[in-house]
Amino acid sequence: MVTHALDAVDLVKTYPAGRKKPPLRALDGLTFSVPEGIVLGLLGPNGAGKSTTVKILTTLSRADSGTARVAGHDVVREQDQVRHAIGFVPQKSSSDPMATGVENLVLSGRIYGLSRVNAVRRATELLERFGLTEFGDRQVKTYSGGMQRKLDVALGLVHRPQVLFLDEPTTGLDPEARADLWNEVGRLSGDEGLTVLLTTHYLEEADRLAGQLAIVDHGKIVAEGTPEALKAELRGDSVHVELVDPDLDGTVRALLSGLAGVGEIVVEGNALRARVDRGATAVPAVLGALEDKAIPVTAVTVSRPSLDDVYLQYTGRSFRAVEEEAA
Ligand SMILES: Nc1ncnc2c1ncn2[C@@H]1O[C@H](COP(=O)(O)OP(=O)(O)OP(=O)(O)O)[C@@H](O)[C@H]1O
Repeated sequence: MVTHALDAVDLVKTYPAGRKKPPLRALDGLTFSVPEGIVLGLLGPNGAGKSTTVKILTTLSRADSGTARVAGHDVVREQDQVRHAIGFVPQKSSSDPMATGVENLVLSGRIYGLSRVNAVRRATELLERFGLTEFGDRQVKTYSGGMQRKLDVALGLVHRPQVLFLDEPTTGLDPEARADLWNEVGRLSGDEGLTVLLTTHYLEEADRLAGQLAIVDHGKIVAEGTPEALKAELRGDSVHVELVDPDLDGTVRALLSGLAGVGEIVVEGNALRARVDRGATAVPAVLGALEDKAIPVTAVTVSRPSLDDVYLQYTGRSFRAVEEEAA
């Protein structure tokens, strides 16, 4: 039998939306489960309900209805057990910038009830684990963004939790530091068997890290599976057309939607994306139609469906477009 490290069943959470307005339904019957040792990527645009879900699972907030278990413990009735079983790395760093890496880790260990000797031992172990040993005695304010993030993750692991929550862990990191952290998270679940719940806005991050993916939209899980399985479920290809003149997007949309085998079309600035039955036959047809109307294009490319196409399929909206709207 598969043991689930996380189980959320029919979670509903509403927030007051102001006078005379109906309450805002942040979670609307959210259900998912995660087997032990897996990285679950909770992917969704701003306001989808990711942070609310994390708050409920980490006992920081209570659902209006529904149930959730973390490491086998009920998040309402067994809060203390849940808190000991989890590590939580919030979006905003919880380390003290004026203290050194070692001091931060030792303090955290002491808060979790470790003796001074054990807290120092654990701090040394974690600094080594994250390649921070030589920086352990430096104040955290002197760390790079990537080093601070690694220390944050180390702080979440001091008490050897079974489940680690990472709330948008790589936001604001440069590509190199992001790739470095991805490797660390991969090792945590792969070599050390930790279950990780990761929330992210980044499709690439979800694709790269998540063994299992849950796409959240309007407080519900709209699709669940491995990134590969979700992409494989979509038949056909994705054709991308980059226009020279963004004002012609309406004309191009009408033109393409008249072609056989061309499905949903999404416009993002001067780029159009269409799902097609077969890329090999659609590209010449698309280029021919554009040439007939003398519409200049910068590029036409064809690719296998991406997670953005998966998102579009299940929500009717492009993930990137939704993100831009919210920005
Ligand atoms: N304390 C609160 N009071 C009122 N509304 C809230 C509160 N917290 C969240 N919301 C609303 O609930 C919805 C879900 O928010 P939530 O923060 O869970 O989304 P999210 O997917 O984590 O978004 P983000 O990626 O921006 O963090 C949003 O519409 C948000 O405005």
